[in-house]
This record gives sequence, structure tokens and C-alpha cells, in this order.
Amino acid sequence: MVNVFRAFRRLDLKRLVLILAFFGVLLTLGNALFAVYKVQKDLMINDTLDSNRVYATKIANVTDLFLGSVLSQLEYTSDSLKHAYSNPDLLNSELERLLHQTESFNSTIFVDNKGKVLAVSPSTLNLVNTYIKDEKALEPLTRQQTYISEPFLSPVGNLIVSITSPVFDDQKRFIGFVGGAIYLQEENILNQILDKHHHNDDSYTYVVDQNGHIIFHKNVSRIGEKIENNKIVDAVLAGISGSMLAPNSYGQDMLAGFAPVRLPSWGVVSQSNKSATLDKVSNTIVDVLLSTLPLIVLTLLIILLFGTKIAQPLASLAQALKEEGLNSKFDANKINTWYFEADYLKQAFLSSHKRIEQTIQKLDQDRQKDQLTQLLNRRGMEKALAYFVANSQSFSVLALDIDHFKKVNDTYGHDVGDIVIKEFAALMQQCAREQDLVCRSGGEEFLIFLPNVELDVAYKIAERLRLNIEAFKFQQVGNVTTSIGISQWPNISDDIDTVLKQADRALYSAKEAGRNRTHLAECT
Ligand SMILES: Nc1nc2c(ncn2[C@@H]2O[C@H](COP(=O)(O)OP(=O)(O)OP(=O)(O)O)[C@@H](O)[C@H]2O)c(=O)[nH]1
Repeated sequence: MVNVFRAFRRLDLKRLVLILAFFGVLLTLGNALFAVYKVQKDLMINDTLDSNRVYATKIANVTDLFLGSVLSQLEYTSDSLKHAYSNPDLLNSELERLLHQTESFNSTIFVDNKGKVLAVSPSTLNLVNTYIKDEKALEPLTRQQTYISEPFLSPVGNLIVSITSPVFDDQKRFIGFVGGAIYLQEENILNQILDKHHHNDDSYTYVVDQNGHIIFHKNVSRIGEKIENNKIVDAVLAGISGSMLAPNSYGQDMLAGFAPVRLPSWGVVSQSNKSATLDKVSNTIVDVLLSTLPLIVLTLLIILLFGTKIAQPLASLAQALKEEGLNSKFDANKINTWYFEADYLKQAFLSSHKRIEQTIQKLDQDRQKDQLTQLLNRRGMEKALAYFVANSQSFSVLALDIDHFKKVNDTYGHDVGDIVIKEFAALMQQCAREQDLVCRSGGEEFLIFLPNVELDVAYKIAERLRLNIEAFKFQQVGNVTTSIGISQWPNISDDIDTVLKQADRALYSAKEAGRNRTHLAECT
């Protein structure tokens, strides 16, 4: 977790803006694509269900119409055959007319009431005078009415549906039936009607008979197969028309529309594979993505440009601070802060930079000054001495010490002593030239540096100062005197420490000699 925060701290504003923008664009795009996908998916499912239902209904109606017309043709033929059944030529020509004129059947047949085939067209089937044995084929003899059979194998091995009409003579005696066969696994009128599919896709239509046997299917090998455990087939065979999403016999989800055929209780199912249908939606999404890609790239480029522009002033400020610090010489004014926050930060940077410089300067000065007298302290004095040495600046130095100062403190108190020290300092400052440096070297001890002043002149200056002090009326204590020792650099010694020590010694000697006097140091 800590590492994650560290990694984040190394990220700059530009990258953060870009990462944020990138994820923003991705999220918006993902959201939009998801919404499009969802709407398209629902639309596509509902649309496919609906169009399959409409198509199944249309096919069921057309099939009903076709079968109705076929039955009428058969009834007409059976009526015309009641006088001609004993005449083979008439029988054959009537069956041939039925076969070719209507083109509804693959073959036509006339069977007498004993099950004997009296005529067949085309004649190549060679069934004349044979007896039909298949129970399903003989069903019309029992029913003696128009009849549409279940699929069964014909005597010559074709899987067929036979449509028959009984033939009665004038005395209403049943003399046989005339029938037409539709070969389910070959080109026939039914698949001509059913195969004209409405979609140019993987949708397909199939028809089941009343027992769930497939009568028509695009996969011919499945014709005759019985469909079981299929909700769609169960619904359509229950006479219901509609649509539903349900798995087919192979467990694949299908978008099915279905409608029953009325004459025989067949069912028409038109269906599309759900996943194949949704693939089209996925393709649409890919198309949408591809068409919006240039705009997304453009958006990202604009964000990159603006992100860089926004981050630039802040990055420059941060870089300058990192490399140079607040105390640097770097000029923040050069940074183009073109918007409010960056400009505000720059101004804050500039003013704090200025404040720090002033504070440092002041601290530096304070460090060199004595707080009570505002004279240079030892640190300031050392700096001045270093300057003199560096510039080979000769000077005389006066070492001053207030006489009997302990008595002042003892008599008037420490605070009054402080006032005396302040007045004493002010007096020295007054008497000094501009280039002279007055320092407080200890409690009531002072040093005055006189640049370019030889010992004899220094002596005169010291004496004048001493007399001024002697004559001065200090506020509460009246008169105070001072003793002074004088030394000179480099005449007394070229070693600064020795020069100062000699000044001290001269001062001590002045004290020894009775105070309120000036003594010169001796050369070493
Ligand atoms: N009020 C005050 N007294 C100080 C200060 N610094 C030093 N003193 C006092 O100055 C006195 C110095 O006394 P001494 O060094 O004994 O010498 P003196 O009494 O001045 O006598 P001589 O120097 O021998 O003439 C001491 O009593 C110190 O406490 C200060 O800043 N303020």
C-alpha cells in the first residue's frame, strides 16, 4: 500500500491528467457501446422473433391454401373417375393429367377397394396390378374420405405423404381411391413453397406433421425424424401461433416463430439461431467502434495537448523548486502561467521567495548585532576583521572598559547598569566616523576599529572619546569613566589575535595605572 502511494507521488500532473482522461474516454466509450449493444440486442431479438412468427404464419396459410386446392383437384378427379375406373386408358390419361396439369404431386395413383393398383403415373413405377400392403398406404380404404397421410415409405422406397380422395360409383358404393404422392426427400411442390426463405441468413423453416415427424427441413436427412421434447413443436402442434426463445433438439437457443396448418394438423416453425443473430449485433458494435475511433483518437490528442499545456507551468514551478529550492536565483517570472491557479501559485512563490530572502538577510544582520546596544557583536566583529585582513586594510583598535561598573550595578541595579551600557554605546557611536566599527566584545567591554588610523592618531581619538565620556551625564548615575587600551594592525603585530590581546593588555595597564586613562600597546 505504501509503495502504491510512493508510486503515485512520482506521477506528474500531466500523466495524471492523461490517465484520468484516458480512463474517462474509455469508460464513456464502453458505456455507450454497452448501451448500443443492449438496445440493439433487444431490438434484434424482438425483431427476429416477430419476423419468424409472421413468416411461419404466412407459410402455414399458403400450405393450407395449397392443400385445400389439392384436395379439390383430387375430388374433381375422383368424380370424373367413377365411370372410367374400368377403362385402363381413361384411368391412365386422367392420372397423367392430374400429375402434369397441377404439378402438385410427384406421382398419382388409383387403387381399387381391394388395395390393387389399377393405374399409376408415371408408369415407370411399374405398380399396376400389384397389391398395396403397407398399413398407412391402405388407410384410405378404411377411412373412405379425403385424407392426408402421415409420412410413410412407398412400395418403391420413397418417403411420401399421400393425399387421397375416395371414388364412389353412382350407387354410392366405394370402389377405391385416387391419390397423389408428395416425395418428401425429393424436389416437390411443398418444398418449392417452403424453401423460398425470407432471410438471407441462417434462419430456416421446417414443417412437422401431427405426430411431430419432420415433413420439410432444409437438411433432407432429417425428414421423417420425430421431434421430441421440443417446446416449440409442442406449442405449434397444440394449435398455438406465436414466437418464443427456446432450445432446439441440439440444445441451441433458437428464436422461433410458429404457426399451425389447419387442414392436416401440421406445424410450421421458422427459426434463427440466437447466438448467430447476436453475432450481427457484435459486428454492429465493432462497426460503431471503428467509425468512432478517429474521433476518439482526436479527443485523446486534444486532451494530450491541453493536459500538457495545463501541466506545463506547474511542472516548471515544481522542477525549479526541486532543483533550486525557494532560495534559488531562478526567475519564476519567466514561466508562462496562463491560467488563474498557476498564476496564483507563481505569485505565491515569488512573494514567499522575497520574504525568505528578507528574513534571511535580517537574520544574518541580527546574528551580527548585539541586542542591547545594536552594536556589532563578536560574530560581526570577526566578519569585519576577516574583511580587513582580506583587503589588507590597516586599522587601530581601541579596547574600552567602563570603570567600576560593578559598583554601578550594585548601587543602582542591573537594569540601570543596562541603561548605562546603552548610553555608553550611543556615545561611542556618536564620536565614531562613518567608516569606524564599534563592537560590544563582552559585558561592559567594547572595541572600536579605526581603519587607516595609525597609533598616534588613534591615541588622540581615544583621548577625545574618554574625555567626552567623563564629561557626559549618564541619566541616573551621573558621571562614568572609562579606561582605553590601543593597538594597531599590522604595526603592533601582523597576527590579529596578538593585536587584540595587546589592546587588552594596554587596557589592563590603564586600569592598573588608576583608570580613566588611555594606554598604548607595545610592539611584540
Ligand atoms: N548591567 C549589566 N551589567 C553587566 C553586564 N555585563 C557585565 N556586567 C557587570 O559588569 C561588572 C564588571 O565588573 P568587573 O569586571 O569586576 O569590573 P569593574 O567593576 O567594572 O571594575 P574595573 O573594570 O576593574 O574598573 C560585573 O558586575 C558584571 O556583572 C550587562 O550586560 N549589564
